[in-house]
Amino acid sequence: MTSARAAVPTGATSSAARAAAPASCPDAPHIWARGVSMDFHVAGRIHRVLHDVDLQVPKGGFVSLLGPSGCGKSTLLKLLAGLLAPTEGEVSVGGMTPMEAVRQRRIGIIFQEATLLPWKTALENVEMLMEVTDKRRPRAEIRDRAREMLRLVGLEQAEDKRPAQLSGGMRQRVSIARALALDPEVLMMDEPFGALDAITREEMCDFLLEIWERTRKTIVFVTHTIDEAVFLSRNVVVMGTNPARVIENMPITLDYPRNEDTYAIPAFGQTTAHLRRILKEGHRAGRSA
Ligand SMILES: Nc1ncnc2c1ncn2[C@@H]1O[C@H](COP(=O)(O)OP(=O)(O)OP(=O)(O)O)[C@@H](O)[C@H]1O
Repeated sequence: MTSARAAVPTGATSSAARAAAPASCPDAPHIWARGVSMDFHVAGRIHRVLHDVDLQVPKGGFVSLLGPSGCGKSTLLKLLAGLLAPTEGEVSVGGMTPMEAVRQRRIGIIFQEATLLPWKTALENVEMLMEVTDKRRPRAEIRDRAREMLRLVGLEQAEDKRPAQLSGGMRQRVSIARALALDPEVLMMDEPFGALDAITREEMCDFLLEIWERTRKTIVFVTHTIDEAVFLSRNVVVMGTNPARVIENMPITLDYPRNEDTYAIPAFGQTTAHLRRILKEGHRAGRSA
């Protein structure tokens, strides 16, 4: 198994390649980060969390950021989603800054916890962002759109249920419906299935691939679970620690649609074994840095 750096248009690039301006090229990646570093100030000291990260995600791509706990995956996702500004480097989403992309509702963000309002029903939770972001939109249109999104995530029977009456997987489906209701171009997902049991997690992965195949959103997905990253993604970007950087970008060549048989394909096992090795090497290098 070889590194994807030379073979695919996503992932780490050399500093020479950085001279080209992706935004001006017709085949520009949908999302890119160039030379991104991030420092946090902790107790009067500078803590460098990300160092010189380059990343490219094509339109309609599914890229997972894979790395050990605490390596900086969420920080990178927050930079791509406009929730943080980098200390150094640049980020672009659809040819604009992430903050502008958020303002134009091009980015939907899904966190590990579904963050639903407990006193609202599933339907009202899905309506919520539409109501807040477009106050002039007719009420009936918002309701129709929310119902359509609940149908898309298979929860049309649960529209009157409150979050406490839903399982963890169902709550996450509601939060995905809420994000999709605004029809963003990009979904940024930060360990969205991390709090779920193993079987529900696999079901949610099947479900997410169905949604992706139907909607063709560009998805950036954070996980520290190798199987999950391989099962879902077109590309897995492996991050090393201390400070976090991209150590490999691997195209996953398994055919879509993927389903439970995918886990039994020899190439699936070979790919996960390769990624496990790289992660361990990156972890060892980070410890001795
Ligand atoms: N706002 C902040 N201020 C200071 N340090 C921070 C801040 N946010 C993150 N960090 C630090 O940055 C490092 C990376 O954190 P991050 O949450 O990005 O890692 P992660 O790979 O997503 O971890 P996990 O998989 O456990 O969620 C950690 O050491 C964390 O303590």
